[in-house]
Amino acid sequence: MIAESMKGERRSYYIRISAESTYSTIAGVIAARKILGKPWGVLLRSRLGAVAVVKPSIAELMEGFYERRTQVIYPKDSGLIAILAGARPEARLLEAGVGSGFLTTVLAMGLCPTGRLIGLDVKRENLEAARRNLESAGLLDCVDLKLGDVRDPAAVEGVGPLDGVVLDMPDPWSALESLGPEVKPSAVAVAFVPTSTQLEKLLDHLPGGWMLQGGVETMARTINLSPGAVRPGEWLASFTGYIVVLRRVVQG
Ligand SMILES: C[S@@+](CC[C@H](N)C(=O)[O-])C[C@H]1O[C@@H](n2cnc3c(N)ncnc32)[C@H](O)[C@@H]1O
Repeated sequence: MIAESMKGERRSYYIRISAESTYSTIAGVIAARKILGKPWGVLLRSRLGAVAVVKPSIAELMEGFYERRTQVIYPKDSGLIAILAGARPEARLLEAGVGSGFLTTVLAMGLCPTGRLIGLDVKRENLEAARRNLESAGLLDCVDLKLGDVRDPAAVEGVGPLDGVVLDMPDPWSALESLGPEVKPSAVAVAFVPTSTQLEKLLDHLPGGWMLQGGVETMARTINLSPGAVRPGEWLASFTGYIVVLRRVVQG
């Protein structure tokens, strides 16, 4: 629900509706019985403003309803990673580790229905949570979730030829050697690392057949949209991690 108070303040609420409940919002209290049976998008007047009942977007599903078993990648980073990795309907990508499936979701949005994502993780329980999350978003069909260590050549043998790889794991440099033969020349590897120590290790341990292309970090800030007082908002997501782009290269 999106509530708007008479003062023009807005806030989103993520709710699973149950028949007898009431929900407190900045626009007053809304009873479930006023919502049930109404179509998505209905705007309801309340005592202190109005409430719109909207279907959650994929970003809102992740924010409000996904299970979190691990640190996750947020839309400010995952959207960019998906573009950099080339997540489009004709691509075949590999992702390690899948974790809670937040980044997997955004990659699948670009790949489905005709592309393919092979998602690897060493922890079965993380893969299971990711599977439930992807299923709730309707994005499981183009994703193969596999238990395995991406550093083990036997675990990745035959997954290629890959158009790109995405690495969100503690030691991405260790995955590049085993993945090399499965990745098409010129294809991209995108690594996300939250610390400078990991970034330096990635630079120091780059195996042959890979070339560093560049790195970027992202920041996102809300905008205060109050009438007469439009200005930068108080909420700022500053540093979350470094995004590093590498290319698969072959000797000429
Ligand atoms: C930070 S979490 C990934 C979060 C995920 N990107 C998301 O947005 O939900 C890191 C994951 O990497 C997995 N992992 C660690 N080492 C791995 C390896 N060698 N091969 C595959 N997965 C690995 C961990 O089990 C963990 O689930």
